[in-house]
Amino acid sequence: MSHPSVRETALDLLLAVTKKHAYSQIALNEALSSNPFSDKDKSLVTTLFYGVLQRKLTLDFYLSAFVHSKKKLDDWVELLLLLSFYQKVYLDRIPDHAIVNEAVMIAKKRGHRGISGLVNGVLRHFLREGIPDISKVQSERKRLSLQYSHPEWLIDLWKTQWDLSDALKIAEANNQPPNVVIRVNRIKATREELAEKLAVEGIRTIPGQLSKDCLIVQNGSVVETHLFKEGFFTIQDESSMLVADVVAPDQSMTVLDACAGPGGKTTHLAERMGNQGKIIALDLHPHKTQLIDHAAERLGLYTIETRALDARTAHTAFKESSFDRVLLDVPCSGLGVIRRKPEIKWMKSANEINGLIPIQQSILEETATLVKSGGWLIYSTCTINKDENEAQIRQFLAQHSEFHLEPTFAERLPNVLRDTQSQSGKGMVQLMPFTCQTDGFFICCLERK
Ligand SMILES: C[S@@+](CC[C@H](N)C(=O)[O-])C[C@H]1O[C@@H](n2cnc3c(N)ncnc32)[C@H](O)[C@@H]1O
Repeated sequence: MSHPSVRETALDLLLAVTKKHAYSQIALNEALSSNPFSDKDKSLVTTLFYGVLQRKLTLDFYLSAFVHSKKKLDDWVELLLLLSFYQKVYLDRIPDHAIVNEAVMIAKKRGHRGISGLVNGVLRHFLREGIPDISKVQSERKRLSLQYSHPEWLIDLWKTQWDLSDALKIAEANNQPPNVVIRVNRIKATREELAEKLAVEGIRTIPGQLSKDCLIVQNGSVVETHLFKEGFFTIQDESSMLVADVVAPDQSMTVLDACAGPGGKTTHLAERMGNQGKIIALDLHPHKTQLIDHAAERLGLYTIETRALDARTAHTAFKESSFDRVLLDVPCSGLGVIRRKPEIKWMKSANEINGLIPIQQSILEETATLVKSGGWLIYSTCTINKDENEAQIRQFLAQHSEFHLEPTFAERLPNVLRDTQSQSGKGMVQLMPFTCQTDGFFICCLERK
């Protein structure tokens, strides 16, 4: 059986994500592990797939200058053309003839003769005429949206909550490839020891600047190493590693992680607690609690008890004041992880995001009584939206005089973030994707008096 080429794989992935609502990361991992690509080809599949997803709005604009009606094109033909435009506009190593030949070959394989003729014609026309000029678009709102390949409502949201300059910096950062980042399992090795072990496998890393558990991977496929299978590390962005620093659990504590699946932060807390104390990890979905169990097993952690439960009913399952720490890493719009999941730009709507706010609010309300007096409630999201973050906390505090922003919060943050947190208000921090090359992330710590 012949295997699909790099471009066919990228095209299938684009179809799966844009037309069948597959998740980009999961679809890509599956495609890369089920085909025998070299490291170089894996990297090209990733670049093409993420590149087109990220720049889709800009590429759509370019394409519409060369076809009368995109609606008449089959989905795969339209995506094949976007894939080809992407190579010309954003990659400099692919010669024009290779762009056309590869696309025509795929079109011949998948469609009738007329289709390959159309693909050939459109691409040659585009190569002759050059890239259409976005600067001629009259409306500034539309022009910026096309230029940065973000929907208009999303740029509006950030512009209203911060300013235009920050909105564009966020959008620009979202179009960059994300770092591959791992968290050392301190139970098995120090960060330095892990870096040395990876180096023996030919994988170079550099230490992260924000978390002492973080290594940034420079080359190679870390999940395929035996070190991953043996639980020496977890794939996790550096911003979310800071949650464990904020929670700062000690070995005698009982911790509730109320929105825990797939367990990135739960397992980090268990590692930090050195397999002592107790962690109860909840998730609404049973398949997500299973993922936590699998991760704990791989990492050699045995203090985590998982339960499929709606956090909004947790107050009926546990006694009041039972936990030293309650972590609420709530479901959110994910606007901080667009670099890793560019489909968020095209799939989410302002309405859908607003629908999450009452859920987050009720998770906060219904778990707050579980925190002991003197204990901490930590609220986090991977989003950049004040309505889900700062405003959510302000509203909670206005109704709960028994809580206040935890005063030593800043001491647990890396120096570079201390100023940022004073801007959002003491006790909370908003990481932006353009400051430290991390995902956008929000963390807040409240103390029960
Ligand atoms: C942002 S993710 C958590 C990520 C996790 N903390 C980690 O670090 O791997 C939010 C999780 O909340 C879960 N969830 C959504 N609504 C929930 C609810 N009402 N109660 C409990 N979990 C919920 C989702 O299934 C999802 O796994």
